[in-house]
Amino acid sequence: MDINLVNALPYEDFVNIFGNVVEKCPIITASVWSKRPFVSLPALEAAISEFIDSLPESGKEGILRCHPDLAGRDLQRGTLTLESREEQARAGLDSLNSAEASRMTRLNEEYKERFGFPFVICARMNDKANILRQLSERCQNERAVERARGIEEVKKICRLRLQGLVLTDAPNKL
Ligand SMILES: NC(=O)NC1=NC(=O)NC1=O
Repeated sequence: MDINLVNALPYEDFVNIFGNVVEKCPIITASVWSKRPFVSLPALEAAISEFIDSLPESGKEGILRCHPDLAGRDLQRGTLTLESREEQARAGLDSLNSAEASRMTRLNEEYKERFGFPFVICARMNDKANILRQLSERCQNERAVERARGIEEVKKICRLRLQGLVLTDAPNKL
């Protein structure tokens, strides 16, 4: 699907296709629709990024809270979104051994306890060993640092999800 097709989409189709490029935050997609036509995919990505950057700290933390834990309850219960399930599986998070799983659970809880939002990382750009290492290291950061870092990761996840929808002939969800 090329950018001209994207620009021609009625609102409902636009949100149906792009509504989860930021996990469980269709409001972002609903908002940037009014910025069309987009000259390119990067321009659509930039509009999403600008919306996120314009949010107050509480809004940014809200976006982070919309993300499922890595190898968490949603993965165990099979209630992850399609995108998250694919991303987490690709990083090997659906095949942790018991020691890795309990370490991930403990560190995720410790992180959430400290910051009030979950640890977010772009799973497709990392493997399980690196994710565990980053989770352990980032637990030591300050809240403001982690809020910014988590939003950076959200933007990476969004970029990869957008590319998967626009650059390839990904079957439309229409
Ligand atoms: N907490 C998270 O980082 N979740 C996720 N990162 C991804 O790349 N996909 C997810 O579901």
